[in-house]
Amino acid sequence: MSAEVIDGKAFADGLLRALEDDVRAFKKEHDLVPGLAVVVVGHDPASQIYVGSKARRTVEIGMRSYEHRLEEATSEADLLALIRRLNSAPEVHGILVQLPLPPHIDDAAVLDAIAPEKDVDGFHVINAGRLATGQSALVPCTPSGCLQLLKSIHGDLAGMRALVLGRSNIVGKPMAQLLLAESCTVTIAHSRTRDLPGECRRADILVAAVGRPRMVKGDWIKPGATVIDVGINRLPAVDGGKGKIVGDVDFEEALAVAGHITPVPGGVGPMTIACLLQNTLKAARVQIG
Ligand SMILES: Nc1nc(=O)c2c([nH]1)NC[C@@H]1CN(c3ccc(C(=O)N[C@@H](CCC(=O)O)C(=O)O)cc3)C=[N+]21
Repeated sequence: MSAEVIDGKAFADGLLRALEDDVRAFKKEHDLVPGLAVVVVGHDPASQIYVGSKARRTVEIGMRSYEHRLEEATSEADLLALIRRLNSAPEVHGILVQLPLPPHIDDAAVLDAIAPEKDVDGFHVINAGRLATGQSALVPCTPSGCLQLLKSIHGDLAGMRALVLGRSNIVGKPMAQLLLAESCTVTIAHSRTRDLPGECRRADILVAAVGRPRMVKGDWIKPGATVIDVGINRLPAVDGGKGKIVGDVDFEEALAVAGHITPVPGGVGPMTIACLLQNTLKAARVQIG
């Protein structure tokens, strides 16, 4: 038996095509182009690549992209001043500040300075609180993408046992909230969990978001389970090449046990960008009232 591999790239492309139509209709109805501002501080090569592909997709579906590339040495005060400008810029409906930020800048202070209605990452405490209390919210993009994949496979998720491996504010916690809202029985596991393999083996849905290459082994997976791999880990380069990117799940082993599984790359990653643009259109809709 071999798992069905979930084609996140194809699914995301479908979402982007649908979104392009929605953006066209929105422009016609409101005579307004949704705009996304992306702020990146410093010269981390991976961040530069992500930001470039976000900007390209934004323009492809008919929205406007505003890129702000700041020096590594930018002060927190200058970054906060830029965010305040973007908060009050009417052409900007979504603001994303690329993480990680340089160590001299306080992430939480920056994320909380973003106007909650423009917080297309869903990282502001107001959006986290709204999600946790069942109110309409801008939902973090990666968990939102994972949920859309899961619903496309299972339809109704009610009653399923879901295990989220990882408890970060940007993936693990919001993922658990979304699954709970779908009436799953949710476990959040982490580095201090006892008998992690045993906990994982009980799960019908396993979402791995710990950032440890190939940590989840084949015998941690319940036969037939759906495995969503959020990890993007670059292995050390060999022979001067670029290191290969692998997930948090040992894909080859999991393939023999799972029912469905997302690959890395080509799984959750492309969904994250599609959800970012969904959030930007949603934010524009809310802002025009
Ligand atoms: N404020 C903020 N919001 C983010 O959403 C955010 C961030 N900061 N910092 C960095 C991470 C990372 N991230 C990715 C998005 C798409 C892919 C993606 O599309 N990956 C492709 C290609 C992978 C490759 O080959 O490099 C794939 O998985 O198939 C990956 C990673 C968003 N992030």
